This record gives sequence, structure tokens and C-alpha cells, in this order.
Amino acid sequence: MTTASRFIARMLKNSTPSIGRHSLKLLPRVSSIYGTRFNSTSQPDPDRETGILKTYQVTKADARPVVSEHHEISFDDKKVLIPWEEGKTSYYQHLWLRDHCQCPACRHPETKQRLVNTFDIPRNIKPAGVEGSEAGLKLTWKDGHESVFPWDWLHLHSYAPRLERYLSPQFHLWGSEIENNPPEVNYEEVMASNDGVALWVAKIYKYGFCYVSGVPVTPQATKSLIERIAFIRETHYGGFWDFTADLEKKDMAYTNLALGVHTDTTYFTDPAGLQMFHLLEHSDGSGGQSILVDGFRAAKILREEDPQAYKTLSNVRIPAHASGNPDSSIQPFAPFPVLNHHPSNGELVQIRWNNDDRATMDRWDDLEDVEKFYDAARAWNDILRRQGTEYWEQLRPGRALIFDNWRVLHGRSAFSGKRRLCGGYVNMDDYKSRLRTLCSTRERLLKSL
Ligand SMILES: C[N+](C)(C)CCCC[C@H](N)C(=O)O
Ligand SMILES: O=C(O)CCC(=O)C(=O)O
Repeated sequence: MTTASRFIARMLKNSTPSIGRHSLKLLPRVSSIYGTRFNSTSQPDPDRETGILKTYQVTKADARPVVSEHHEISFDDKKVLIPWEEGKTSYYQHLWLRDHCQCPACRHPETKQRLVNTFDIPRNIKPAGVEGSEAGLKLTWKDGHESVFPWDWLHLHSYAPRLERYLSPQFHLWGSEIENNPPEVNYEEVMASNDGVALWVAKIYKYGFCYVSGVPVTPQATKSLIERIAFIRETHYGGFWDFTADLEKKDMAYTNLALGVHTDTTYFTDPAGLQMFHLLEHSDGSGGQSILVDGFRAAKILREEDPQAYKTLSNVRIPAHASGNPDSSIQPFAPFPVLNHHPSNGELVQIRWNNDDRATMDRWDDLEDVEKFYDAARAWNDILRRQGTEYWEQLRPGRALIFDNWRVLHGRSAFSGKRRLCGGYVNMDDYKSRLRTLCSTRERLLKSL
């Protein structure tokens, strides 16, 4: 231990309270935030009571961010070492600490953007002084600048080692049984408060879809409803759409043909995140039933039943296009696999499946993949079409459906007569931003950045 750390140790012992006895006020648990947020008078909703918003908690520390009272904070030419009560010791390079200074001169107090010029920081920067206090770890740099890092911030952002465990999402995977008790919220509640929106988006996150009951049967009310989550995404179909089988846009959605289960906009680099359908009218005809499939459950079944097929659909890239309209041919910057996973935690995060929009597959990394792909796609399709997988529901005026287009596949049966549907897309990032800000507190969210 350098002499400096003996100096620090002495300071720590003199600082009151001593760092070891420093116990941070526990951040309120999400459930308690959730609990206080959803004091609703409506009928008991299991999701309200069980703290559904906890499902969105992304990481969790195994221990409280308390600095050890048995070991001392030390530092050398390169880094500061902090021993935690839980028995682990984190180190933070001086360059990293200076670059992450949270003071208003280094991080814009309003925009939360970095102000400090990373590249003006000397590569071998070292602090002139290091001390622990109630407020956290305080570094005094040779130019006189002071950085204070709260202990819970340091614990949360510890990278060597990581102290925050990644929590797999607590999705409720469903099959056809979901028809008995599909997730639903009430229009009035959603329109009345952010608490209503929070429950809505938390259900969309947990189940992959959610109905909204009591929606006035007008395009205007439907548009306002979508905008309670975020602004509507403009595409070559327009923004908010109100459509029927007139081929106004050259896509089979604008016909009365049956559509097999698919995810929309596989031809965009960034497929639409949410999609809402609200049936406004269906007269002088029949059919037009909607089908939903939980793609994450179907993928889990495929992985269990046919790991090779799962691997093939996770690797073979599918070219896609939307070229029916004479003035456009939309294609992603690169073909993507059907099953797309998070690059660091490996979770399945996005399904891209629309066999009708698949373009010519003329580029294969491995020619053996040609038949492997068709076998895997057949296995996938067999699971999607299984009775226990399919959830058929007749959309009704006044009951809008919204779903996660990266998880839930949708389709419809053929129909006759005049059928008018309205709705819109929301970007995935805008939906997740709304979910994140409603599921946590601003303070927790900013601390996590
Ligand atoms: C915009 N509106 C919902 C009316 C039609 C969307 C068509 C989507 C297209 N079949 C696809 O799979 O991406
Ligand atoms: O008409 C419907 O019910 C759904 C149409 C559809 O699948 C789509 O627009 O992607």
C-alpha cells in the first residue's frame, strides 16, 4: 500500500462518520415505487399487485454498496481500489474516473451530456488527493478540479469486477391458453394518468401484447391512445393509418387475403417496435379473424425440439424487401437472421419473420445452409401453426390491440365485406424509453447512465 493510502486511511479514520460505518440509504425498491404508483380503485389485477414493474429491472447488485470498514481504500499510479463490505474490491482507472466526473462542469446539468473533453485529459492522469466521505469518493486532481463519486454510483458502475448481475427479463410466455385471460387495460385509465400508461406498457413488456378496452371507435381516439406511449413512426404507409382492402398501398395487408403469421417491416433495418390495430368496422362480410403467436415461446420450443434449426435461424441471413409501391423498394442495410440475440447477454431480443417479404436468397456463407435453412424454416413454421401456439381472436370496435412486433407474430384469416382497420407503429427505442422512465425514478435512471 502506498504511503498515500496510509494518509488516506488516517483521513478516513478522522472523517466522520468513518467510511466503514457509512451505510447508504437503500434506494426504494421498484416494487415500492410501483406499489405507491398504482393505488387504483379498479378490480384486482394480478399485475398491479405483484409489482409487474419489477419485471423491467435490468440489473441487480447482490450486496449493498457499503465500503468495507476492515480494508482501506488505496491507489497507485493507475487506479483507485475500493474494498466493499461484501468482500469484493473494485478498481477504477484514474483516466476513467476523470472522464466520468459527474460535476456540472463535466456533465451538463440539464442535458446530462458530457462536457469534459475526454481528449484533454492526460493519458497518465493521477489525483493529487483521494478521500472518502459521506458523499462518496472525492478525488482532487492536480489542476485543482474535484470529482465526487457517490458510493452507490461506484458500486453500480463497478467494471472491474462487475458487481451488478444482469436479470433475464421476466416475460410471461403464452400459447393459445392466453385467450382465457388476455392482458387488458382500460382506455380511460391510460388517457387519465401516467400510472395508467405505466401499467399498459409494463403489460406489453411482460406479455408482448395488450388490449385496451373502452376505446372510442374513431381514428382520432385511437391515434391519441397510441401517442400516450410515444409519437407514431412515419413509414411509406404514412404515420397513423386507417386502411381497408383497396390496395391503396401495394401490400397484401390492403387486400382481403389471409396473411400467415409474421412480424412487420422485416425490410427495415430497424423494424417497427409496437403496432396497434383498432377495428373500426367490418360490414357485409365475415372472416378477418386475427391470430397472434408468442414468438419468444415458439423460439424456446424450437430450441428445445430442434437445436440445429434454432442455430440455423439464428445465423442464416434473410434478405427482405417492400417493393410493391412503384416509388419505393425498401431493404435493410444488410440481411438479418430470423432469430436475433443481444450481443452481450445472448438473450433473444428480436424475431424477424415474414416469409412473403423474403427476397431471393442467393448469398450463402455455407452452401450446406441452403437445405438447412428450408428444414429449419419448416420446423419453425410447424411450431407457429400448432394449435397450442395459435391464439385466434376477432378484433372488435372499441377494443384496440397493441403488440411488440419484435416478439409477437400476427396474421389474419381471409375475409369478405368492408373491413376498416386503423392504427400505427411506434419505434422500439421510443417504447422502451417510455417503459424505462415510467418503471423507475428519474434519479435511478440518470444514475444508471
Ligand atoms: C401499415 N399497415 C399496417 C396498414 C400495413 C402494413 C403492412 C406490413 C407488411 N405486410 C409487413 O409485413 O411489413
Ligand atoms: O388486417 C389485419 O388484421 C392485419 C394486417 C397485417 O397483418 C399487417 O398489416 O401487417
